[in-house]
Amino acid sequence: MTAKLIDGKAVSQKIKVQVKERVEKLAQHGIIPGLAVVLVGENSASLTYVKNKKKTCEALGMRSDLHQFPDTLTEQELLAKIDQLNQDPQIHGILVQLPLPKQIDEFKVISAISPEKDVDGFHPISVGNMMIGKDAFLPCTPHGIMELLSHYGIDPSGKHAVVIGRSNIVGKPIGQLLLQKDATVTYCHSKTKDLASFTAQADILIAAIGRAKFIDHTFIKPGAVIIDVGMNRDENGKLCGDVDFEDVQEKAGFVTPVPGGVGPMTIAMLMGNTLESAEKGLSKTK
Ligand SMILES: Nc1nc(=O)c2c([nH]1)NC[C@@H]1CN(c3ccc(C(=O)N[C@@H](CCC(=O)O)C(=O)O)cc3)C=[N+]21
Repeated sequence: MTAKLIDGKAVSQKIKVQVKERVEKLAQHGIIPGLAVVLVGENSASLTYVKNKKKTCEALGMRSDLHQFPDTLTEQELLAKIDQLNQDPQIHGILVQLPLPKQIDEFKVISAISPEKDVDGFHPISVGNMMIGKDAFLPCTPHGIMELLSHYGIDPSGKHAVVIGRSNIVGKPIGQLLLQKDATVTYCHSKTKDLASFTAQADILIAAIGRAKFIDHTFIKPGAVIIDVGMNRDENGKLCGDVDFEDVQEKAGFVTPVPGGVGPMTIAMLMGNTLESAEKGLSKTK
């Protein structure tokens, strides 16, 4: 048996077609969803992602403004910029690309974004509402993963989901979203003893570790659903995940590739959140 591919690229395309149709409907009311992306300092990776977001926005008929600053930007200057974007009626979503330079407190910056424009879903109010199952912008990568599971008819209910990694933007929220779909959730992390004894129980394994090809067939049980959130570079500098994609093929039931799995879904869900924010703005004016 070889693992079925979870094709994030194809699913993200489907989502983007739906977004585009809804953007066209909004345009009839004179509203163009606007996403402001703030980039402080620049490394090639963040520039790629930011350009990716801008290109996708414009392909869907949305507006994307890039605000780029040197890495010497002060926290006060960034907070002032966010305040200005919060007030701008043309801007429906604000994304401040992480990580930020060390002189800037990330929590302060994220908390300064108006929750109505928090299309990353990182704001404490978004996180709090997500935790208690209330309406909120969901963080894009976890939300994209849930969309992939649903698209492939993988119902988390009653399944044992094992999450490796406990970051605020992926590990912690994806566990909560799986719990809300009645999975039994185990969180593993760098201090977990005998990691394989947990991952080998996983019906659904979420790898968000940050170590290239760390998860091979010895860590998983036959038929497991493997979701690879990793974004690493292998020995040849090629983008690869936390999972050894080739090595798990014979044993896994489903597996996402890197690239072409969770990454494109992150972008698609960001577009959806920005559109939703603009639609909420319309319903408020009605
Ligand atoms: N406030 C904030 N929000 C973010 O959502 C955010 C961030 N900061 N900082 C950086 C990370 C990274 N990130 C990615 C999004 C898409 C791909 C993506 O599309 N990856 C493609 C490959 C792209 C390539 O070729 O490099 C794929 O996996 O198929 C990757 C990474 C969002 N991030």
